[in-house]
Amino acid sequence: MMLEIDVSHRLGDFSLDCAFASAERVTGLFGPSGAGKSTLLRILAGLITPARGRIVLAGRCVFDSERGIRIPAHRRRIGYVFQQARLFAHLNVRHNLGYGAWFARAHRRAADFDRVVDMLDIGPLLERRIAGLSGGEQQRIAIGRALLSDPAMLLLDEPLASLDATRKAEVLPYIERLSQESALPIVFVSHQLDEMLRLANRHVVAVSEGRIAFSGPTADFLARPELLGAEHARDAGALLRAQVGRHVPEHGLSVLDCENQSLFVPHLEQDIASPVTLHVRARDVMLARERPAGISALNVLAGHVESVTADGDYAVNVMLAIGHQRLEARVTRRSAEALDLRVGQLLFAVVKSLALAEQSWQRLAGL
Ligand SMILES: Nc1ncnc2c1ncn2[C@@H]1O[C@H](COP(=O)(O)OP(=O)(O)OP(=O)(O)O)[C@@H](O)[C@H]1O
Repeated sequence: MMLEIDVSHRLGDFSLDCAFASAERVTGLFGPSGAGKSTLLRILAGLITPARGRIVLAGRCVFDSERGIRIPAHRRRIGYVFQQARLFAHLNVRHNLGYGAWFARAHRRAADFDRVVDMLDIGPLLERRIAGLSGGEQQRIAIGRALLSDPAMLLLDEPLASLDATRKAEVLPYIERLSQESALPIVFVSHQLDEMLRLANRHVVAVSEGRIAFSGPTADFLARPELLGAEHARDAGALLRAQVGRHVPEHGLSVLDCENQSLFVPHLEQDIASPVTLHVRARDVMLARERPAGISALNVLAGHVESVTADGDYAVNVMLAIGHQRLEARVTRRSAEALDLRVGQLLFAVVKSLALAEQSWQRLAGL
């Protein structure tokens, strides 16, 4: 396990009672403001000692109240990035980064410095003063500093929350690169669904009022609107994993291979065979009993009905098995009756290309 936690703690009127385990390298902590996400991170980092419990980080037990194990924060080798960069304003970038490396005295290596500087593209900023940097640049330096402290685990507490949309788009690819290229276990906190799907696309833990409402595969999490909160409930649906099959530049399209079926999407930069993960909202999927012909939508996926669940008075959620993956459609009860749905039945799911594009899916590509 990368991460195992079972803790109880009380802070004033707020009580935290959380247990979950994640075997994935990147774990997302999702939940509304005040749910207890930051408190959980502080407990992981050793900044708060819980009243009871047990914590295992990257295979190492750092806290066990029954066995009297209590590894202090500075010996947990945690890299922590906060909402605000919290850099030393009187030092330049190089010295701010050096502070992280100094902290890791025994492990300091020039090669690490060059690798981190290169990965975060901060070479041109090294001699600049902190005050003159944009929020996005500062956050990249904060991430670099955390990495250079030679951490065994990286905790990212809403690292994009204080940035405007432009800055966010500037920093996100670096965090994405970090989550893909480094071998470091990462816990990423956010209350934004798009960030969560992009960075923690395998394991999500949903926190609600100091409790764990869900811990498991991101695809399962995304199928449960009640976990997504009012702001994101309409985005409930599926994550489909596909590969870039070919590009069709004359039409501005790329063709993806998903379970031996084709999906057409606006042109992607990725090379042939690159993995791509798509977020398909259940409300953007239509169902047909026969393969539709003569329609403008390009994307039709054949699948078998796995389950049919009533959702309120007028809607029905239909889960289709598409090869080894699942795609959910949310249709009206009237349509479901007209389709005479039965488990095991072959259906055709129509996903409008434009519906995919609307989901800012260049950003989702390459997950
Ligand atoms: N030292 C403290 N004393 C009393 N209550 C506290 C203390 N620290 C945090 N809390 C309360 O604990 C709850 C959880 O706070 P926490 O910061 O962990 O939430 P969060 O999910 O990280 O929220 P956000 O997304 O806004 O950062 C809040 O109700 C907060 O007011």
